[in-house]
Amino acid sequence: MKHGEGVGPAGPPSECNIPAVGGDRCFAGTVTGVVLVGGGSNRMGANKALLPFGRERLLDRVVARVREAFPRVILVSNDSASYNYLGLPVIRDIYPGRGPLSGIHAALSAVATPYIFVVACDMPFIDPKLALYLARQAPGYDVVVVRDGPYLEPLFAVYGRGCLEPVESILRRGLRARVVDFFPAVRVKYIERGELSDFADVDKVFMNINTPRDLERALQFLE
Ligand SMILES: Nc1nc2c(ncn2[C@@H]2O[C@H](COP(=O)(O)OP(=O)(O)OP(=O)(O)O)[C@@H](O)[C@H]2O)c(=O)[nH]1
Repeated sequence: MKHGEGVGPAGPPSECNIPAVGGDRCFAGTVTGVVLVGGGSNRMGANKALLPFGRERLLDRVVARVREAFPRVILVSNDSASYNYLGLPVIRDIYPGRGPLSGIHAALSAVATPYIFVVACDMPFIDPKLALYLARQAPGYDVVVVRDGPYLEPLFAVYGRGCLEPVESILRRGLRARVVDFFPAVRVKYIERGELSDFADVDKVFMNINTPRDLERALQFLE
């Protein structure tokens, strides 16, 4: 798929006959689920997306959960051949080698929906209901992100089209930037982590896997 070509129609699907998650599948049609798979997995020493996690691969598990929330899902990676087996659109970074912000930029450039829900491929316990909950807060904001004191969860967050220009302006400057670096330039809705206790175990939900030790620990939480 070429960049800027669009992924799916711009608005909600005209017929909402897809089984509901939390009763708002039509709303979910305004959001494209985006799984970032463009990292180097250097700390893991092997492509972490394709590592076995229980009975499935880590990536397959994350994709299945994002699909429960949003009807359209894409991957962002510079190695489409490794992920074609999923049958999902795989788009490439426009600014390769710049980290997750580059993946967010590529996704915002490619989709036609007003919002994207972005998740890292290394978060095996994400909760589709929580993803939808964040997405529902998006109207009127450019970013919806969970905050825990000074810590943010930018790789389980919602981004609107208004992010594209500020993100692009950072990437054009040529440095590898943190995802949160453009937040001062946009309207950010912070969701306090403490308010999420209605959802599954929040400690588990945001767990991510970087090293073989992280993998070992996460597998202990697998039910
Ligand atoms: N599209 C895209 N995704 C990226 C890029 N860098 C990291 N990611 C993704 O962002 C998420 C978090 O990545 P990290 O764990 O910080 O980085 P990583 O490169 O995968 O791992 P390390 O090499 O160990 O730092 C993962 O889903 C990565 O696949 C990138 O340059 N482009």
